[in-house]
Amino acid sequence: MIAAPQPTHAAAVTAPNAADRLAVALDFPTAAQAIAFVDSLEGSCRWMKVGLELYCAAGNSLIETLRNRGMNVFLDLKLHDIPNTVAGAIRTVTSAGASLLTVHAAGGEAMLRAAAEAAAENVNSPRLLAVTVLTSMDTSQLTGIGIHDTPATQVLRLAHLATACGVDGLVCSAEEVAPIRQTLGAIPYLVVPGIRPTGSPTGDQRRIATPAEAIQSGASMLVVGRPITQSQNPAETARVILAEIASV
Ligand SMILES: O=c1ccn([C@@H]2O[C@H](COP(=O)(O)O)[C@@H](O)[C@H]2O)c(=O)[nH]1
Repeated sequence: MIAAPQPTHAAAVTAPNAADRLAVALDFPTAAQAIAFVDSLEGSCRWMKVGLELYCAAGNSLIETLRNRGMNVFLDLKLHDIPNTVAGAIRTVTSAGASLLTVHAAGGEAMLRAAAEAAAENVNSPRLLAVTVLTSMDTSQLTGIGIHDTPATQVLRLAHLATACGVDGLVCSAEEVAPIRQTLGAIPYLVVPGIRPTGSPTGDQRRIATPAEAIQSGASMLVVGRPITQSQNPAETARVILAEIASV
């Protein structure tokens, strides 16, 4: 079988097309379920996010399979460990073919610098995104882990730290996009999960926005999981979300 042409990193990450601003979260327990779901999207989406659940089950071979189907892969491992271990993990996953990879900004300056340096060693490394405050967390949950600030304050603190350490972008909620843009400008690539089209169940997410609200706020890319994966008609739901993104 001839593999589909693969987009370059730069083209994949900067293109303004609606399909390049939506990553579908493939939160499935097996590769077979994930691939069947991708096929059910009927080519409507170009970015697939592989998280811990699926990566633990399927590993790098799934990334290759998705790439062979013409998909860009966002590997959302949220690495958070000592600097040496995170740098090693980044070197190991570089060959997998993902275009985006996440680390936790809360890992701190030394970890973030080690991660950015490891990613810079190879032109084929994924672009590095730092997760600020999980969109499932609100002020009371931050208090519970000893952070006596609002999510917005903590996100901005971590956004400044992570960009100073050389990451390519950040993961935050739609609520923090405008404040980040005001202080850090247009350059950081801002990826926003916690997206809920009007009427979708919130589930465990706490800092949510509709696709249009998130794009209007200045998000570069949205992550949508359950509103699409649990839809009766995933391809149609994805097309409606893409139309909402394109309408802004
Ligand atoms: O702060 C974060 C960082 C990552 N995520 C991931 O995005 C998707 C969201 O899925 P939904 O089903 O649309 O809630 C999921 O894979 C998370 O691991 C996040 O939600 N928040």
